[in-house]
Amino acid sequence: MAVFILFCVAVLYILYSSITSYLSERRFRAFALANGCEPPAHAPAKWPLGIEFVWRALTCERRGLDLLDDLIMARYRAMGRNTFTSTALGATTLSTIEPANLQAILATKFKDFEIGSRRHKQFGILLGKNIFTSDGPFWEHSRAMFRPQFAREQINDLEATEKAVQALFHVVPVDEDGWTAETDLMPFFFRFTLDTATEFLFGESVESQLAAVEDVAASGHRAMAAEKAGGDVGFAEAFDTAQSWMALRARALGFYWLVDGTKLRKSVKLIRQFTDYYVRLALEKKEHGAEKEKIPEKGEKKKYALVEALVNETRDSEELRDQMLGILLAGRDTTATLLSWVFIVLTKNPHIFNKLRESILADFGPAPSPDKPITFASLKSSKYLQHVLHETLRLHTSVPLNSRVAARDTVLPVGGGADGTKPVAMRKGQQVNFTPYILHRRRDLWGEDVEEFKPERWEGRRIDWSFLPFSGGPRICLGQQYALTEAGYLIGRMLQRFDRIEGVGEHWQKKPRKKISLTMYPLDGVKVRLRMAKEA
Ligand code: HEM
Repeated sequence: MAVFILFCVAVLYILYSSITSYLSERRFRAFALANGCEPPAHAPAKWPLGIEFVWRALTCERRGLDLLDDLIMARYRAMGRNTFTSTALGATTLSTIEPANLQAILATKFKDFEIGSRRHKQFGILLGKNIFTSDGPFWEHSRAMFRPQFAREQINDLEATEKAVQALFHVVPVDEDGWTAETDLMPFFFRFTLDTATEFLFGESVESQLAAVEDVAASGHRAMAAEKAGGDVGFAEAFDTAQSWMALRARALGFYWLVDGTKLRKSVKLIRQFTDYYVRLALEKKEHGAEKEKIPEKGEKKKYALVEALVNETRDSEELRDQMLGILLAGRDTTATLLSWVFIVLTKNPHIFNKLRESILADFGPAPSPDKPITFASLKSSKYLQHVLHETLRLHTSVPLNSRVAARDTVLPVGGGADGTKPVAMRKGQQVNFTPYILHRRRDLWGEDVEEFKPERWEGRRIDWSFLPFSGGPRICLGQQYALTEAGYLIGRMLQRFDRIEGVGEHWQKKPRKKISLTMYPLDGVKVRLRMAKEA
């Protein structure tokens, strides 16, 4: 009897599923027809459920292949389309590098798309709930809370940036012959951005640059925060470890929960303890008003700390911590990656290095001076520097891959039908992948010289939806101006100080290999020697 009941339940379930699926399909077809949509081309698959592409993506590094050039770009080329569907682990996913579609996804049909719950689940173990991992009202609240903190006055305060520049110069010394030793600049850039970001967030840098080489003991609040976090360089190391785990969880797609372990949990605990310390301090200051606040000495400026500004908006200590970590994750590696690629292209192209140096000396002089200060505004109007930054972000896009999920049945303007010009219907829950790295290499949008690093192409070019290094629409990168200012400042100061750069090692003769983690960075680092300028 029990078997019979079970059999009936199973039959009823199958019947119910088939009918609802049939009705849903019929409703979706009617929706597509009413909107003039036609299906896009579908990528052929050799293995069932589209396992083949996922497997190739997971193993490409091991096979010495480049995920972007050898897999994703190759697939776009093989399809001969800028929009197509494919099957990934049984789900039909849309891929597009069509500016009109990207504008719809990110801006004009913003409400029809979301980040989706998966990002929250993949990163939540470290980041909890914050601007970067949320959608809907919580994201709106976060964005409104942060917007004023990225205003020009905050970004223009470059005192801490100069301090971090000095620390970098200190740890990359020049020998008697006027040259630095052979140095991989990349780790120095990662520490530079960690130091400036923590100063912006906590009002105090973790000083990872000095701590890494000199075993510098922390003082003041940083010492207390570090003690809570189990050591002085603990935070930087734990943050690096946790971030590598986040990248693995992102790659594991829906199987992110398999990527877990004590090392990750230990790092997360330490990072949270460290951040909690500053959150508590800011909350105490707020509670006790001026009593707890250090009165600035005469002539001393009051230090800005994002966490102190945020306590005016929320007193929820968990939210404050998660939001701060979200900003740190979004802003640190992206900017360090940009700096690394800029120095790769400058090393590979001495004529661009010389031209950029000349323009920097003309705009800012050979050393910092009150006559020609390096500020947010002067960096913005340093034209060739801006062109170099844009061209680097075009060819070496820090965030090369992105995606969204349809929040309801919706329509994208192009990509359907035999010639790819008809609108495309998307189902609620369907994922759309877009790859700014490949968009930035579309010959029809950028010209025959698309693969060449040519800052001059930016002369008079308007920024539109064919250039998306910072994404676009209401969720455009909140730290865009902050990042360009920090990166521009360091590049300006480096080129004031050094008048020649030389690559070290064999790999400079070949195309730079890349590592795709949460960001895309040069796999072989930036191994160079730099010559100190006579006038510096
Ligand atoms: C070269 C440096 C940077 C690049 C290329 C970059 C790129 C991006 C991109 C592509 C997104 C969109 C992500 C998505 O659509 O899911 C984003 C979002 C974001 N970025 Fe940046 N970013 C950079 C630096 C920074 C910095 C320095 C900060 C903060 C200090 C920052 C804070 C954020 C935040 C908070 C978001 C989430 C915005 C939201 O969802 O409303 N970014 N960034």
